[in-house]
Amino acid sequence: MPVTGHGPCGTCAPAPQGSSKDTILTHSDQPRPLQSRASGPLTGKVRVPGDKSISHRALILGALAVGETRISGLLEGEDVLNTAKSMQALGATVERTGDFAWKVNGVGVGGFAQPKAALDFGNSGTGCRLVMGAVAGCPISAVFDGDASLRSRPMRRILDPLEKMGAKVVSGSEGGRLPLTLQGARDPLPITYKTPVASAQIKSAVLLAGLAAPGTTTVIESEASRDHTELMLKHFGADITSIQEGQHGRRITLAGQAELHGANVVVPADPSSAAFPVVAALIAEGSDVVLSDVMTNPLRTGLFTTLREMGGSIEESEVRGDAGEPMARLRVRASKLRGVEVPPERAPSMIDEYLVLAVAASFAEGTTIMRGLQELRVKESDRLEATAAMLRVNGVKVEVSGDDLIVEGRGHVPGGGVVATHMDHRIAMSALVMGCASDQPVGVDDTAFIATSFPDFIPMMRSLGAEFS
Ligand SMILES: O=C(O)C1=C[C@@H](OP(=O)(O)O)[C@@H](O)[C@H](O)C1
Ligand SMILES: C=C(OP(=O)(O)O)C(=O)O
Repeated sequence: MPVTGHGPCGTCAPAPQGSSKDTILTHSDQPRPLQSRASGPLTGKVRVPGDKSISHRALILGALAVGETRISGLLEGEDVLNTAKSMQALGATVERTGDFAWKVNGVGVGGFAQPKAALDFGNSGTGCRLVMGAVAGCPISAVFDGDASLRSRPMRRILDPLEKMGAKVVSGSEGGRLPLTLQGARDPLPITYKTPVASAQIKSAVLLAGLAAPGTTTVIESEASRDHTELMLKHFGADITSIQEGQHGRRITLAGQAELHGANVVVPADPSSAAFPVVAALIAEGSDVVLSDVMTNPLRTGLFTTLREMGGSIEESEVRGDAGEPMARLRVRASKLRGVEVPPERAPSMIDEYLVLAVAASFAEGTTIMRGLQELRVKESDRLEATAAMLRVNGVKVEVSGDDLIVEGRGHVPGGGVVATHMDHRIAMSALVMGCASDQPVGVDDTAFIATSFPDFIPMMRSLGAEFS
């Protein structure tokens, strides 16, 4: 079976430019609103879908490898399906062989073919930016595009290092925004690049371009970001090392003109998706929920560390690992939470989890201060403002101070608001989690974007006892 699946490519409403704040941006014909109300305890055992970061990388490295890659547990969400389609458009053979089981036959490093049509990454920053890196090392040009949310996100941070490596932006919108045409380098140059912000997407784009360059490509980060690309490159046979740099940073060195060999990848459950049932279980009195195979890579578990500091009961067992990625079973029990201060250096390890942490903080007693959140402003939406708005409309006292988010927890949340999701899956899921324990129901204006990262979120939460209607 070739790459199939619903996906934003064909189903997106035309991307509105400069959309008004009052317009609901959705990729379905009609927005799909939903309401969440307190249901009593959540109980049961679930496995959330495969990790999104690892799923993208498995498809991309599979496409750049020689031979066959078998992936099990792939996240079949729209973001990842768009990456699968782009790998196929670039010449790899990508097939779904069963539930969450995929097979990729790659073209080899530097071997991508000129795609016949624009590559549409829908809502996905990761897919778009990593594939830009992979294309930059090939002598082809490709048009990169996405939905209104992705079109508003900064791409200069990726294009700057790729241009230093010899790639060129042939045509594009102002400020390096999508849509743009990237011409890859015939003879890519290895570089040493210090990332301006802690971003695994920037780091990965440079490393993927560096695969095709002669000599050594080095990336220096002053704050370590998730290291899935490094771990998976090693698993596919690349010569790559990562050493500590300064107090929190890393220096990653990759030997270029690498030959990657197809490999088997088992995708663990996504901790960023697990975050939603975890927080729901902590705040809904009497809950007791078990999540299996959750990835526990320390560069992804800042949320669990923080929730434990707040008094959350999250027990880890059955710890094991695959291809360098550890995973564990988590048992989460409802807990009385207290406010804490989250240090800025923890941000890269929980960058996608602040929205749902803000929900937990709203149910805590006391103030939670989350510092250093500037990167939240350039995600699927401005998550700093959108998170504050989600809390405010539900009666929680919250302040955005510079790049910090300050939540005044009062042990309960009034609720009663309708949350604007701004084409952002994590806002929709966070708001629905809030409603699992708030005094009055919480509504969201559109749940369509949940399908980008967690297609079964609604039925899975219902299976635990959540009342969504
Ligand atoms: O590399 C990745 O898989 C990701 C990196 C992060 O983005 P940044 O690199 O912009 O921090 C994160 O927010 C995103 O959801 C996934
Ligand atoms: C930021 C996210 O993803 P991306 O950057 O891939 O759109 C996310 O999933 O929260």
